[in-house]
Amino acid sequence: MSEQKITISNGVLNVPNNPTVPFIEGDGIGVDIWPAAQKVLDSAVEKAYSGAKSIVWKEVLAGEKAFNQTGEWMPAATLDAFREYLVGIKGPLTTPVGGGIRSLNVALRQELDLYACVRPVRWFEGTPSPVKEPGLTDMVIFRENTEDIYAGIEFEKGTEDAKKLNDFLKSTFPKKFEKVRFPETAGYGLKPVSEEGTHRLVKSAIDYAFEQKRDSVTLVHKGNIMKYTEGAFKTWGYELAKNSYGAKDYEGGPWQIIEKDGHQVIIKDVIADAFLQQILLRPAEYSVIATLNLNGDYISDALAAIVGGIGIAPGANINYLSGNAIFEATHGTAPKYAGQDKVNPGSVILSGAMMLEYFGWQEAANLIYKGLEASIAKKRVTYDFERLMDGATLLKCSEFGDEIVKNM
Ligand SMILES: NC(=O)C1=CN([C@@H]2O[C@H](COP(=O)(O)OP(=O)(O)OC[C@H]3O[C@@H](n4cnc5c(N)ncnc54)[C@H](OP(=O)(O)O)[C@@H]3O)[C@@H](O)[C@H]2O)C=CC1
Ligand SMILES: O=C(O)CCC(=O)C(=O)O
Ligand SMILES: [Mg+2]
Repeated sequence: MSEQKITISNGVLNVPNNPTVPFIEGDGIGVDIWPAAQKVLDSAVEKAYSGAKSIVWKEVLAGEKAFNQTGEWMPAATLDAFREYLVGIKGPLTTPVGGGIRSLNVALRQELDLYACVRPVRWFEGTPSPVKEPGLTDMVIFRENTEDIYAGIEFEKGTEDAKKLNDFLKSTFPKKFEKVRFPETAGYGLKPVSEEGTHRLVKSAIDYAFEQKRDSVTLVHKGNIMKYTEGAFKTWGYELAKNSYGAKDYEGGPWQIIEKDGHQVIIKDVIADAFLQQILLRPAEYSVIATLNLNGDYISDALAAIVGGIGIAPGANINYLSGNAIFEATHGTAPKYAGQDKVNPGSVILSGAMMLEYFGWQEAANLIYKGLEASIAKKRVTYDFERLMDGATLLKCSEFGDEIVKNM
């Protein structure tokens, strides 16, 4: 049988019945969670469509496995495959702290211009939580995925480049240079945030809110301090709402309201530190979140903790224009657990369910949600949930995957 590829035409994804889908196994716990996830995804598709549809998996290399086999961390063939097959999925990849290679995860997002990092945060009944009413937390984060401090424009203390930057600041912006407390020993990072980058991200959040009949989009920023990056993000977000969606002032502004096809979406904003306390105190007031790259990173893990932790926090990196998408868990490689068949495969499984929804294979995705909910209800779970639940049965990573399949 010849290979079937996902394509896009006029903004609509065409998914054949047997699409080839590239996957990266991932470093660390990738060896544990990926096989469990693949089994769950294949079982859900088989059960939903009785063999009429299936995924043809194509392994592509990145990270330690790639380096060991090819001497490269991110072989060009891997990027080519994600371009060619349009949609893929990946396990986590290691990024050293303080030196060494830059993040391969970030590189993939930037190379393929996957500008929206979409991370839904919902509570599955019975999941252990540190808050009294976890069901009130139901948010979808749209994190800008290509700009901000993640652009990686950094200058290491004491290097020629850092000295050049110091000289440039001193001669061109002397007043600003005076604010550098210890210039000789300062490292620097640049934070590019653009109008186009903000518009496309906020647009995807607003469009999602209308598609999913959600009632608000909140712009989360630290614009009081970083006026021309985070503050501009807020301003450009509101401008987009007005200029592209005909938003009107809500209760005198600055909040906006958009009315379309009988549905209303409020566009509002909140400063990031206040938001981090409000997600604990008043979570029901937030639905779709549009934010910058670094805020989105922090917010993802903080929100995940409320509904069960990063063992069950899925995500997608999407370019809504090209159709390119790579689905991946919010968590990392959790190296201390690597190869122990121990951790929760829930995040990558739910990322896979998001991928099936992206294909339009909702029936298969629903089977995964059903299987997961039933496994949690039966208290047959991995260590992260078991340690917080009374009377639960401890399952291995692979056993939890099998349990989901059994309960579909
Ligand atoms: N997209 C990606 O590929 C990402 C990669 N990374 C990279 O991963 C590496 C490790 O990062 P680190 O900061 O330790 O963060 P991790 O997300 O890898 O792990 C932090 C902690 O989260 C919990 N955890 C993570 N995954 C699971 C799971 N599947 N099931 C249950 N619990 C889980 C564990 O908590 P506990 O100890 O309480 O059991 C773990 O110790 C770094 O190199 C980092 O750069 C990080 C984030 C995303
Ligand atoms: O790339 C990394 O190592 C970290 C990425 C990350 O934390 C995230 O995407 O949430
Ligand atoms: Mg993160």
